[in-house]
Amino acid sequence: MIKIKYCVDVDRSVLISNFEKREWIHVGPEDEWNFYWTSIQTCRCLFNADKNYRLKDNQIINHFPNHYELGRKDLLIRNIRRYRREMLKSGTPIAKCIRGTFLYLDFIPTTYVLPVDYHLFLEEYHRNPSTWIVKPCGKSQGAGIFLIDKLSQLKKWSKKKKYPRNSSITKETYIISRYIENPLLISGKKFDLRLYVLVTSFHPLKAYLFKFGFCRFCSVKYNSHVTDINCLFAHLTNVSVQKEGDDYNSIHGGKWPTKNLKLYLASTRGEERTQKLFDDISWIIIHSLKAVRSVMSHDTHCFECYGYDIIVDQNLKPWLIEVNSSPSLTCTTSSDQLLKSKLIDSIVSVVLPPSGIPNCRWDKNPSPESLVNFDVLIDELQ
Ligand SMILES: Nc1ncnc2c1ncn2[C@@H]1O[C@H](COP(=O)(O)OP(=O)(O)OP(=O)(O)O)[C@@H](O)[C@H]1O
Repeated sequence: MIKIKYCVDVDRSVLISNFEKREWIHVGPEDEWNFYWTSIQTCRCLFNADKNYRLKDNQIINHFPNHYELGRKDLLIRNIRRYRREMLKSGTPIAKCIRGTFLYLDFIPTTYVLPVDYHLFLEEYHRNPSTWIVKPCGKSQGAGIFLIDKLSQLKKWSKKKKYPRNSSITKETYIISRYIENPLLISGKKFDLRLYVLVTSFHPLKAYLFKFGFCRFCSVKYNSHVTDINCLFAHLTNVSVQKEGDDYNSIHGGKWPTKNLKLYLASTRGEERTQKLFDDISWIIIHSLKAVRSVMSHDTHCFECYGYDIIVDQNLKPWLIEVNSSPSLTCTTSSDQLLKSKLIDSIVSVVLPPSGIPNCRWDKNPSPESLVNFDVLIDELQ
């Protein structure tokens, strides 16, 4: 039996224990690997045009070369804006738009890229001030994020400079999004949903939703802090932020499986509304993927597991907050360990052909058994 040679350079434990269980052989990046689970930085180097590196048929890798079209905050916004324009032009009913608001494609909070869109943001701010959240595009885990409710807090960008629209990402590139002020609260606390989506191909689009996501709760009640925009423990659900707070619970890590959320919602809002919420979430994910499809690589060596962050508001409307191309595989609790181990195992089962050996020429039609932990979001060939 041929043994798969794997290479890995991120969050190792949950990955390595899975690969070892499969009796795969660990090799270095310079060796003849079949399966590479890499960081986005290494992936960027590997697919760098100057390197002229060609993958063989029996090599597969866990990122698409231009994963950032979905995973970078400013590009996600630009791709969704372009997708809406294209849909509107094509006259499809899902692009229905009334007084500038899309009825069905309004799933991302109004967002501008700073500094280039500063003046567009100003116009919107004067129409409807409210609270906004500012996030650096080049950082993650809540780093550098702050909330504003006055223009004076944005002094840095107010100088009348001209910025080229196509300037690339710098340390100074931010996005500013309308803050969702009415999140659904459970026991008075804000939470968001972390869901995992496996994409095995963008052409045709094949995407699967992992059945076991979770909610990440703030440790401080939202109600009393809603006016205190500086209390990040009430506003940002990132575990990396919450961990620093006095009220963080390291046993459950402020996490709840989505199964608990479904049960809670079914008992408080009814089965039908709960089902609609989860259908709407699937719909958002499918359209976010369709929004980037035209710019995504056709490379059949690639698959990708995206971490979707969704906030649900009090009307049970889901909002897409962010898509992570490299969702954390670090385990903060024992249930985390179980969930992430199951995630990796399920992904590997789907991306390997029945022969068990990576093959980029395989038609990527996984068996029903290998899809047991996923819901099919879209498979354009089926
Ligand atoms: N528009 C919004 N309205 C309300 N809350 C928001 C909004 N955008 C972000 N948040 C909160 O801020 C948190 C951090 O935002 P986001 O996930 O975009 O940043 P990040 O630093 O890139 O995090 P990650 O580590 O997940 O990549 C979210 O988990 C959410 O709780």
